[in-house]
Amino acid sequence: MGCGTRPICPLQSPQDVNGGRQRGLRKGKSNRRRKAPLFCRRTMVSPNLNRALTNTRFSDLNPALSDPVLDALKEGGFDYCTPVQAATIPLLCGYKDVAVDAATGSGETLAFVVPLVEILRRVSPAPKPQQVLGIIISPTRELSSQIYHVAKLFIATLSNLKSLLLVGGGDVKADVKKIEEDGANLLIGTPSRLHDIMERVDDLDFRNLEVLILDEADRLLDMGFQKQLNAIISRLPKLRRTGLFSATQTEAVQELAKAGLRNPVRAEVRAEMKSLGDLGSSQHSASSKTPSGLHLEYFECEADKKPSELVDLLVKNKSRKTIIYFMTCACVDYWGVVLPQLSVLKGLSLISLHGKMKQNAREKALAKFTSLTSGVLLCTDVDARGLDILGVDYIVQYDPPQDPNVFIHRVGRTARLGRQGHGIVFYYLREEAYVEFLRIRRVPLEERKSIDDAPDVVSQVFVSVLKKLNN
Ligand SMILES: Nc1ncnc2c1ncn2[C@@H]1O[C@H](COP(=O)(O)OP(=O)(O)OP(=O)(O)O)[C@@H](O)[C@H]1O
Repeated sequence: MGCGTRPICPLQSPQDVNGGRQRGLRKGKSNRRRKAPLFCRRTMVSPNLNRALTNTRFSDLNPALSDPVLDALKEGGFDYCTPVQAATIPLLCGYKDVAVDAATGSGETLAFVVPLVEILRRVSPAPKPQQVLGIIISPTRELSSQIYHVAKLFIATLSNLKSLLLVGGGDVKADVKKIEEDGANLLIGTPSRLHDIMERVDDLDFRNLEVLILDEADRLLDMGFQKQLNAIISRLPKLRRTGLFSATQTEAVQELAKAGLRNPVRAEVRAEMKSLGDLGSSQHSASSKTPSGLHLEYFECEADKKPSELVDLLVKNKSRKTIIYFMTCACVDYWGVVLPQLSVLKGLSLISLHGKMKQNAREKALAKFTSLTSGVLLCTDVDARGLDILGVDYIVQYDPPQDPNVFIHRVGRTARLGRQGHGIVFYYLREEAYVEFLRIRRVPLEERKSIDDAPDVVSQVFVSVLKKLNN
């Protein structure tokens, strides 16, 4: 990528966590119980969580953050920076482009929202309604919406600045009308809708754009948005700051960094890897692609036993908040019909989510799952990346993904920011190479020895499918 790598600040030690002051607790008005936004969880800081934080307070950063941004951080319950925040915020605020490679759940959203807002605070005079000063691009509607909700707290510190969420699923003409009537200075959205809007609204003026953020850059490229990204970037001034965030580095991401960033500083943040006895020494690496609080297992299973093993797993983990990943939307629909009919799963909340559902059904499903303390989300990779869902503690990959990067993003929905979490991937006999492949990619897995004899539910599954077909 042709850029220097920035050393990342040391993590806060457990002594710091438990000693004297209890760090990170909200004081004064920020102790008020706030209505939790859809995707964002605010909790008291636990020692576990604290291990994911550095000793650097937001108020210690150099260049210094403005008082309103510091107040907003306090209000949100954020006192100490995560490593990626401590590394990235000063760089962006100090007029550097950054290419960030960080483990999932490490706090990347604030790592770009805070400097972006800080930079926009410095803009004077106030922008005209159609002058776009900042753009945040992310691959999915859900992720853009989540970023928009997180950013709101900070955008509120900017008077006279309009922000707009631009994602598919709604009427594009309504977005156009909104821009024409109210203006839009900060755009947060998916590449297709952003590009569409840029084509439709001639009056939007990008000449003074200050910051471009590309979040989940690898996913943006995997999903085939290269063309839209190129078209968007070609409309933007070269003298801007760009932040590129990606939990996995691919050649395509590096190409994008070359094309879109100017002399970027590269910030890499990795979790320390747990030592696993059975890891071959050649694969043993000092850092892992996955969070350190994540316990990952693989489970070798014959094809005809897989449904029974899945049901058994769900029965045994009824009190957990679980996400199950399937290969296709049709698989989600199938299991979304079958599982609720099994008597052993009675009382368990089972929610389906995939990309072929209507937008409002997607939003409802996600909001419902977010609000639960235990339950199961059946989904495809529409939810593999970026989403910060309240309290997920178990990730089941019923269908393993081909791409190890997808694996990393899926399991990243749990064990976020120093918390604990579990993941299991099912695979068929003679697929051991898959596990080896993941280990080489710095994903540590342990074998789960055959769970006792799972009761056979296959016949019940057939009955429930037939029942459904006959209705
Ligand atoms: N400095 C902080 N102090 C306390 N909590 C934080 C801090 N920064 C982020 N968090 C919380 O950590 C969680 C993960 O943050 P975020 O969603 O930004 O991670 P991410 O790196 O973008 O993850 P992914 O790679 O999966 O997209 C969120 O619930 C967020 O509110």
